[in-house]
Amino acid sequence: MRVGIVTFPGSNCDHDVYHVVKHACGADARYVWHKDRLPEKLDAVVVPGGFSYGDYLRCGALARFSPVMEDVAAFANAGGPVLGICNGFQILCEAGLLPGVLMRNASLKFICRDVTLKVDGQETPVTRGLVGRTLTMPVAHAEGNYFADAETLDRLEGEGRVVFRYVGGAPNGAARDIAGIAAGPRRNVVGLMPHPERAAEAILGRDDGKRLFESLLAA
Ligand SMILES: NC(=O)CC[C@H](N)C(=O)O
Repeated sequence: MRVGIVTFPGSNCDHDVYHVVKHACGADARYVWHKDRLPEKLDAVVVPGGFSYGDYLRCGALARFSPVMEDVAAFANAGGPVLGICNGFQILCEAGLLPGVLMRNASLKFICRDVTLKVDGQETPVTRGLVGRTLTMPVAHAEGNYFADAETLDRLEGEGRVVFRYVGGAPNGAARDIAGIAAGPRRNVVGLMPHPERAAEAILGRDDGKRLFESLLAA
């Protein structure tokens, strides 16, 4: 199992994802610089969190133009599993690989705290065997307020593509308490605002997030 981890100028969770994939899960991980092509024979792609291009003009709005995104789109459209975490979720929305947009938090403040998520909707490559469970992991973002028009939200819900919801209300104002969604021919493109890679080892306090990587790596 070989996972490509895309690094943009300003990514800061790429090393955490690398550590979890390689050392916590024992799979092959490699960084992919945003100006390079995706290597052949990748089994999954992770677009990690951070502050790509300093979050100018809007989180992910510049990163979507990076050369690697053409390959990420082709990989996704061919059914390859793609996981976008936080800034990665924002980038996938800006790139049109996921519907909707992440706006400034309703509080206009950066939020950094643990949240509880319900795994919802239909199974995806990162939620196999997890639907109906609750998982706890941190959020750390200024723009996690998920928005899409009512028709898009209804379609996402109707198709079982709302795959993570905040339990007890969204901390950021997200529509319908949405923390993560899926798209793609096999619901293979998944984005979520919380950080599973920051809750992936019991010795560091919690390993709920590791479940998502285990699912992805078994995909
Ligand atoms: N942790 C992150 O990936 C942060 C995402 C983005 N820079 C924000 O603040 O919303």
